[in-house]
Amino acid sequence: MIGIGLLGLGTVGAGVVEILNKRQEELKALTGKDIEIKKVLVKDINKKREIDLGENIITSDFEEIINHEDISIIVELTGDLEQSYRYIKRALNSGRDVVTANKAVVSKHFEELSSSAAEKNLGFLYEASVGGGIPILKPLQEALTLNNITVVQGILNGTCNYILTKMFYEGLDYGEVLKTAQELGYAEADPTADVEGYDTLRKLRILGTLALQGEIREEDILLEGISKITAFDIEQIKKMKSTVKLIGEAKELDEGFTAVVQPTIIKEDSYFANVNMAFNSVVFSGDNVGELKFYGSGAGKLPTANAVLSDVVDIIMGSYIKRNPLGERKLKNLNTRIKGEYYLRISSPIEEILKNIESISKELLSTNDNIALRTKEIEYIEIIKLLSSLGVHRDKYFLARILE
Ligand SMILES: NC(=O)C1=CN([C@@H]2O[C@H](COP(=O)(O)OP(=O)(O)OC[C@H]3O[C@@H](n4cnc5c(N)ncnc54)[C@H](OP(=O)(O)O)[C@@H]3O)[C@@H](O)[C@H]2O)C=CC1
Ligand SMILES: N[C@@H](CC=O)C(=O)O
Repeated sequence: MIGIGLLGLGTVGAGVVEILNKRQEELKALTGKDIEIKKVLVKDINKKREIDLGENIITSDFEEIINHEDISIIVELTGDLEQSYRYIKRALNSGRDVVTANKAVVSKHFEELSSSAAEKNLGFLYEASVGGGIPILKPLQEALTLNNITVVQGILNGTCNYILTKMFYEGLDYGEVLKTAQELGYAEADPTADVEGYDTLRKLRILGTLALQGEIREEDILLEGISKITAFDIEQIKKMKSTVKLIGEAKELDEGFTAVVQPTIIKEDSYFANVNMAFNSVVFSGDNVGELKFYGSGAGKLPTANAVLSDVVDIIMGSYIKRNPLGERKLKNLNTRIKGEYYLRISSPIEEILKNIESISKELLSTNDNIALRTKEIEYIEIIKLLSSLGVHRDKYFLARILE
């Protein structure tokens, strides 16, 4: 018997219970063991729940879990950052394998938790933390044995992709679609993490660090979110026969790397343009295998729970990479080199701003209620500096890279 301590019984936790219940026989046939949830940690013990787990399973006291003799795997699905870090550390220190879907905690403590697990010869797996239900981290790590990977990019946030799709194809209002994404269980407890791009940034930090085999920290990644996009922007983007996606990309160049998360305007017939709703996709290139594309549900109860349980099965079967998967390359941050053509909309059309912004403009798209333009090829940092020198507050502009 394998005993599981489940931390969190929200969207994903409930999905884990549901799949475990319905696939018990198949799991036993594969692993030769019964997999049993012994205890479940929640924040509010009095909350009414749809799942009935039987007596004495639910607790709000972590000590009951860590002191439970039959629990050998801790599955962390709380979404909390500080507490979950303490829970995971205690789990590893007490000799338990750990599975988590919590990209915030993996991203913040990646090096420490990875080396701690490897030193103790324990599993620390987090497949669901990137790309929801898509198996991406395991194939990526397997590819690394035979390949140098120099670029990884993707649509990594289901909530943002759902919002952008609904705004683009159905003309729906940003706030209204965000609310639906929350109801569908895609968004984080605080959806700011989704729409301001932090969730994508954390996933890129994990993917990029693994792919390039050198540390890419959260603060190494340039970030623009989607929260400021308006119907006006969508209209301008449609006129370009293009669509817009939030894309994260980490790329190696000249002993260094660039890493950026930004709304990206792409032609309607391009690959990422057809990744819609809460679907995600990750693309990476290896020097032997060439380009590989991964596509699937980026968020939601069952797809995410499926990824979590794949990790659990890998731990039981011992079929995961046992060494610390993080490399030791020291790569230089070359983000100042990020350049391209950008779409820029400023919603305060003052004469002074218009005059100064013209120096970077290739094509003026509107000067009415909004200033909208397509820039010349320019370094991203230069645009940000110009906006700051003109006193244009972050709330007042929307900036997106244009890819032809
Ligand atoms: N939802 C999705 O599609 C995806 C989610 N993830 C990640 O999976 C994790 C779980 O997400 P999700 O299920 O959506 O989150 P929910 O907010 O739906 O559920 C969180 C659960 O954790 C419990 N909890 C929260 N904080 C604590 C704490 N400090 N101590 C004990 N229990 C706590 C809550 O208890 P209570 O029920 O009492 O409130 C709740 O049961 C997150 O890290 C998220 O980023 C990853 C990929 C996709
Ligand atoms: N909030 C996240 C959940 C999965 O990681 C998203 O929308 O992608």
